[in-house]
Amino acid sequence: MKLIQVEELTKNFRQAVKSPGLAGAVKHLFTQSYREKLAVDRISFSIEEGEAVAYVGPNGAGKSTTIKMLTGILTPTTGSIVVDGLVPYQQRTRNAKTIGAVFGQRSQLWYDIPIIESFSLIKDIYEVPSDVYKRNMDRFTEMLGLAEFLNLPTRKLSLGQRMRADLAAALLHNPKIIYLDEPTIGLDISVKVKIRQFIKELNKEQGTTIVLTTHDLEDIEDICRRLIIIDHGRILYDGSLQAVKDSFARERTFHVQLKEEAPQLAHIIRQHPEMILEEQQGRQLSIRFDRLRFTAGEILALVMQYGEIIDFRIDEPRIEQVIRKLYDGELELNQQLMGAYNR
Ligand SMILES: Nc1ncnc2c1ncn2[C@@H]1O[C@H](COP(=O)(O)OP(=O)(O)OP(=O)(O)O)[C@@H](O)[C@H]1O
Repeated sequence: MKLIQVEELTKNFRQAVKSPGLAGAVKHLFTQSYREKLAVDRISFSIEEGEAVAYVGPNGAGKSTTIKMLTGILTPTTGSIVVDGLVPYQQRTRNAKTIGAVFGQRSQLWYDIPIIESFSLIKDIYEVPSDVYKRNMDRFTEMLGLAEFLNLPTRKLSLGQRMRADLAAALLHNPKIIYLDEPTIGLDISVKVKIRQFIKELNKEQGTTIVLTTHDLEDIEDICRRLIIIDHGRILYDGSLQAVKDSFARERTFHVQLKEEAPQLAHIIRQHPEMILEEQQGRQLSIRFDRLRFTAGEILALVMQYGEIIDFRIDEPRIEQVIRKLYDGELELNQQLMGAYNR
């Protein structure tokens, strides 16, 4: 079932233009001039119930503007949005019961009151039945390690604690969809891992639909199968993360540690037109190859001809490198790649 349906969605902002300096500010008071900024430009996509979708793009691409329209905070200039049968900006209150939202940069919790009391207020606002509230509180407390700070006010929490509390708060009413805008920004790696694990389980076990905006591409690899890339307000790519990896991340690096130095092996790889000896330090070698040209087994067999292997490892390129290239226009995406999700 399609839970989110977006068609030809556009948002045009009117931005005030000021000349620099005091004279410019005074002039602006009397003769204001504006320019149009097309933040989102005729985008269309749909999201099925239970999907986990990463919505990514460089700074200023139009991600937050899209999320704000999906959550009902902003009204589109043109186009349509339907979320679980509702038009978010027209039916904000009903839409709010279907969705949860976490904005990494700011908290929705009350600043001065203990977290547990914020939760209790949210329970009342969303009319969460007591048994559901208790079950969720028990689960979130355990999974997100909330117990140590439930009685502290938001202002006393570290960023990682605040983010965990915000996640729990956004989910107390069991929303069908959760929008996460930079949920791991500024967090140390152990908290990031905990939060990713939590989101993954939420998606898998509860079937909660996830729409994730992030600059941290490890979040994407961990949580999402589908990727929507937006730039200059237009969708560049909508399809599976794996398809992008398969097409653009073909290189593999075989790192091997030998029992003894093997100069002959190094020589053969250097001479080979389709392999690259990326590094050689004594008994350690790194060989780069195209996985469509060679299998890892073939590389292994070659190395074994010239030396005894103590240890080896094969690295894939990080999706981060691929996506940067997509942003920079160095990679071209074709329709075939996008096919799977665009029907
Ligand atoms: N309220 C607003 N008024 C005028 N222009 C805006 C407004 N909000 C966003 N914009 C402009 O719209 C464009 C898209 O902004 P948006 O915040 O959606 O980008 P983003 O992809 O979320 O970027 P980031 O990753 O930096 O958060 C930017 O050029 C931004 O300056």
